[in-house]
Amino acid sequence: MAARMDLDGRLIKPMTICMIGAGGFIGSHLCEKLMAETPHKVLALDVYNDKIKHLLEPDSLPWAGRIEFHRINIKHDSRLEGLIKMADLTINLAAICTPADYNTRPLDTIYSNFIDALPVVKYCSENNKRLIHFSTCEVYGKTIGSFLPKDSPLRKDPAYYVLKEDTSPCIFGSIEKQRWSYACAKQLIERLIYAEGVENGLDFTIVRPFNWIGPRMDFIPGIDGPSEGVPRVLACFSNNLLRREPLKLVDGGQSQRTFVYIKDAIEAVLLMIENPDRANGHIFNVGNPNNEVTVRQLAEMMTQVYTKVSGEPMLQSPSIDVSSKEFYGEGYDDSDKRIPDMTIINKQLGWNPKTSLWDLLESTLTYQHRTYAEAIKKSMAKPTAF
Ligand SMILES: NC(=O)c1ccc[n+]([C@@H]2O[C@H](COP(=O)([O-])OP(=O)(O)OC[C@H]3O[C@@H](n4cnc5c(N)ncnc54)[C@H](O)[C@@H]3O)[C@@H](O)[C@H]2O)c1
Ligand SMILES: O=C(O)[C@H]1O[C@H](OP(=O)(O)OP(=O)(O)OC[C@H]2O[C@@H](n3ccc(=O)[nH]c3=O)[C@H](O)[C@@H]2O)[C@H](O)[C@@H](O)[C@@H]1O
Repeated sequence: MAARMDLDGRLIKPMTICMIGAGGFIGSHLCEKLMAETPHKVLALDVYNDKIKHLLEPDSLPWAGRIEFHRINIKHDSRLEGLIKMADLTINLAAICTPADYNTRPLDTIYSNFIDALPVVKYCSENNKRLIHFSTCEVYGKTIGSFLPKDSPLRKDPAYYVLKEDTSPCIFGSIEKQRWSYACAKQLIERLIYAEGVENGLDFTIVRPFNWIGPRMDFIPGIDGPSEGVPRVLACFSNNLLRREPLKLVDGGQSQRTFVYIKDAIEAVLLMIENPDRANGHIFNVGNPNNEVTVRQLAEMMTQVYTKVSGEPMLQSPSIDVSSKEFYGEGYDDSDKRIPDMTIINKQLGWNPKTSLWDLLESTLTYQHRTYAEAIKKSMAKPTAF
């Protein structure tokens, strides 16, 4: 492997990374990248490893010995501190992060995103270890513009909706709107990490992902996850398309999102890992401001792309409206619009996303079709028990 240089032309020394939540969607892509392109070693911690199995076996893989899986639940495992001490850098990805859980399992959500992250921060701070912590764009909540009258021309002014790490406020709904339990827990852990940096010198970087999507995201209900489970929108819509049922648009599908391809976003994380002097002490938005759509437009685009990659005809009624109460239950609320400001990540790391929404959906839905179409056909052919 050729020697790797950082952005300032210095040689990058191989490091050991303790990655918590390595078996999830983002973790699996990050492990893949680190194994294929860098000399770094990964201590991969998670309760599951299905999404990184292909990296762990067989022993003849070129990176064998550089990735080690530890089946650990960080809620209660005394091995955590030892593993953090063995590493140069800790990356914490572990979290409950599916909106269907925020209002239905708010205690688990708050414990997972705040309480369970506390020892990780503490061990990093006490042992002088660097921490990259995964937060979320949900900490911004709703835009300032969403509170303006519907016909206000200011709604078109970026000052009222672009989300900026160092100036935008965090705007959540009332306490009964338990949707915000996740965002609020993430905000508090961000504040704690920031304070550890200021008061105790913790070297930290906080990442705020804006809807990263791609292969291996979440699960397909009834195939590799619970039949009644509700994953994030990419997997919900993929499931509908695979089963040839209409895509469900929550409250009319008017909310707006910007989607970034997981492989683009992972490049940004690698830059943070390998350029500590440029990343420490910073909070980074990581998203693609050019890929904005309403959820309704996303549904239309996914339907078109899926028709192309699967060769199956389009449904007559590709989508239906459903109320958020029916879909998510009591206490749901939503972010109206999410455009990341890219100034800080551009200046510090020179990073920009590359992949258009159409292209990223094409590769992702090709993967979904290849991975799940047969299994879905088989499961749908089975007679249902009465
Ligand atoms: N995917 C996105 O676009 C996105 C957006 C915003 C924020 N994030 C944040 O990024 C992180 C990773 O997200 P993801 O999309 O990969 O989610 P994911 O659910 O696929 O991955 C999280 C992983 O953490 C593990 N985990 C959870 N609790 C654990 C515990 N107590 N002990 C050990 N392992 C545990 C899970 O088993 C899972 O494999 C999360 O913190 C999430 O809040 C992701
Ligand atoms: O990915 C992110 O950046 C963050 O935002 C996500 O939140 P959200 O974007 O609201 O979650 P999705 O499940 O991806 O839903 C997006 C939108 O689609 C809608 N939706 C979802 C599913 C569905 O079947 N139909 C539908 O209309 C939702 O109501 C929402 O408006 C999750 O909170 C986190 O994974 C993460 O922190």
